[in-house]
Amino acid sequence: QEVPETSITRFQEYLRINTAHPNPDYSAAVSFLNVLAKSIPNLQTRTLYLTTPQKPLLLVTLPGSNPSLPSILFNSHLDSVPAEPSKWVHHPFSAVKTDDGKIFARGAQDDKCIAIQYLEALRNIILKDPEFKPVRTLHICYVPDEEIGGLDGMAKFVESNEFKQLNVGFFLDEGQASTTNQYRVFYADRSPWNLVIKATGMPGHGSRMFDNSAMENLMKSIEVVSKFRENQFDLVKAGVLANSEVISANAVYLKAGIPSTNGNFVMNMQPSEAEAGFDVRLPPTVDPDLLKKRIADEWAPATRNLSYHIVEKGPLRDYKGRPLMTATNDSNPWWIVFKDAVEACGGELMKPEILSSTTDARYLRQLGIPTLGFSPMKNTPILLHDHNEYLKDTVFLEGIKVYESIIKSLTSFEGAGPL
Ligand SMILES: CSCC[C@H](NC=O)C(=O)O
Ligand SMILES: [Zn+2]
Ligand SMILES: [Zn+2]
Repeated sequence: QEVPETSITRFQEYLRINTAHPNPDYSAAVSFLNVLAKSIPNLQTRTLYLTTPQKPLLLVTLPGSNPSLPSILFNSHLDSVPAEPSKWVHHPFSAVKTDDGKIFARGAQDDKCIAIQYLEALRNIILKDPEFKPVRTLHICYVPDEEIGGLDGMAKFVESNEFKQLNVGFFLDEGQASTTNQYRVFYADRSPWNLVIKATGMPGHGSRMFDNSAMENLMKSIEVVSKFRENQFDLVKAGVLANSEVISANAVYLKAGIPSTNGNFVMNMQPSEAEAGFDVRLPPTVDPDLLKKRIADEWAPATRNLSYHIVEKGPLRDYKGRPLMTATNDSNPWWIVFKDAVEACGGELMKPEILSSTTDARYLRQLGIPTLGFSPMKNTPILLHDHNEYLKDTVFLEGIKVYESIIKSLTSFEGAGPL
């Protein structure tokens, strides 16, 4: 395989590999990244298969001169969310670059930009100084399945012997675009719960009025959840808390009714069962037991013939029982090194935030490893998971410079991490 000519064409080429769910072409992505990494002197690569042959994980390594020091690990997930081509102005896997420099593709922001930027930064550093040898070892992992929860990806990887041997001291994962001139940085994610509330009740003729139908019970439950949601959202609207600092509870499906032909429903029967699904997100600062109690007592009380089921999608606390948050103050020397490195190349950082959604970072924070979420995109609309996702060439190129600075600083830092 030939390596395309410029950073931009390499980015476009990677974007053209369709790694969108439900059928991500992971092997094409890994083979492309492998060739790219191998085209840079001194980089070593390994492909791991932690589950099936369809779900490879690529590990790229630049060995440091002091292998006894904990290493640095950068992450980029290989997969993307689906895209509906008919809703896009340019095909989502064409990676078209328009005259004003916008590169359109699913994954342009989330998170194929960082996948290439890591390697381009290393290419620039090593080509400028062929003798460049970091003190600490730097690894990059390219993992499958982040968008669907990471169970066959990062969750498996952190459990593996290969991971333990890396002795990771600091982890850098994806962040989100910033609409201002300052980059955003994230010290925590919200944790997702899938909540299913089921109602049972009295069946009967569609014409009858009676108490305690399944539909009535479910709708009362939805009213209570909606009220809670409104109160949380009011805090956001009033500017008291950020979106990512409140508990969100959004209804994502409703399932009820007695099926008839052609996807229609029987109209003159009140069903005896009804169900609703909610995407719930918890900031690390909230007590999950309090929310569980609220769900049991108020959202789905058994006295109203309601039952519920919570699936916790990942950990809420680290191995010591602490909330999954990385310190962004003097107690965490990695934070200082990171921040200084961004500022040294002229970048500015916003106040560190909690991420509204959820990334693979939670699996590293669970192990107590200092972890930041960062994607160097500024003056850029937030288009992850949206139609017409794009990134400007100039923003992409500036991000490479930022990583050059970060890589040099992190890999030459010889101090100890937080205890
Ligand atoms: C249930 S874990 C899913 C992770 C996913 N990540 C990106 O969007 C998210 O929904 O936030
Ligand atoms: Zn992502
Ligand atoms: Zn995503």
